[in-house]
Amino acid sequence: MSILEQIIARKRDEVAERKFTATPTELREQPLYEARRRSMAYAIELPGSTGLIAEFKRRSPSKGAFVHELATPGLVVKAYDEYGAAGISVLTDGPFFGGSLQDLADTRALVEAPLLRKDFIIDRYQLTEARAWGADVVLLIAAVLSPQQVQELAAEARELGLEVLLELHRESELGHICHDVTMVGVNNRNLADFSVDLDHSVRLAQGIPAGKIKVAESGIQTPEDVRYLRERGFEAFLIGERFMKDPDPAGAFAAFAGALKKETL
Ligand SMILES: O=P(O)(O)OC[C@@H](O)[C@@H](O)c1c[nH]c2ccccc12
Repeated sequence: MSILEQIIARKRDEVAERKFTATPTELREQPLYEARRRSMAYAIELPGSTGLIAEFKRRSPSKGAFVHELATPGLVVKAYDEYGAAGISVLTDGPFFGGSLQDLADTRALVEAPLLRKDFIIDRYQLTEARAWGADVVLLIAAVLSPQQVQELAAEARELGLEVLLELHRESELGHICHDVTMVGVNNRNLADFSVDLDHSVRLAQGIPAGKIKVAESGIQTPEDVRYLRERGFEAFLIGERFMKDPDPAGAFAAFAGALKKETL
């Protein structure tokens, strides 16, 4: 079984269990369910936006635990917000990434930026959950969903007031793009061997229809990488490891964003 298949198998069990712990009706009674939503698409397109979507993650299947495996969002996400992230991504998967929905809600309480719930969404229940725990955007991964599932989940997300970032890995997934998807991400990380290739984004981006915001995901290490991708049509850049592997993620983000702003002046 590939790592993605393992994650999804586990996720199915987890979702089935969660439905018993909190029914959709109970989720709708959580205070954050009615909170105001922010648009990440809008934040990305604001003139002068860094386009950076900075990620809080404790560990990953490819890299193991980061320095701050035990960190709380408080140590990291305020700097993401303060130094100009257009959005913040919070890993909420527990078994493989060490995250939780509590991390999402904690982040919501600390920052103004739009928040992405980064998880493996396979069921509409998880969309209700995303809203109840403070997300503005959800990730849908084409590799684990049929085009019809993407369409249904994206429509449901929109009805819940959530934006959708659709993640692609391969050209054959371009057909998953649909009306209710506002942002399309290309993952530079090959899921079979975890190798990273920025030009993978560049090649695939050519097939993304105009009108969708193009997001480059994974393996971005330097402000130069961002500039390279920006010149090739990307407006947003999802970056996690670069900051989370640093002993000082907040400082690393501040320096990165500062260097980027200087370049664009
Ligand atoms: O840490 P990186 O290489 O900067 O990558 C961030 C993000 O793209 C990566 O965490 C990611 C992209 N798609 C995902 C899907 C699920 C979990 C994680 C991810």
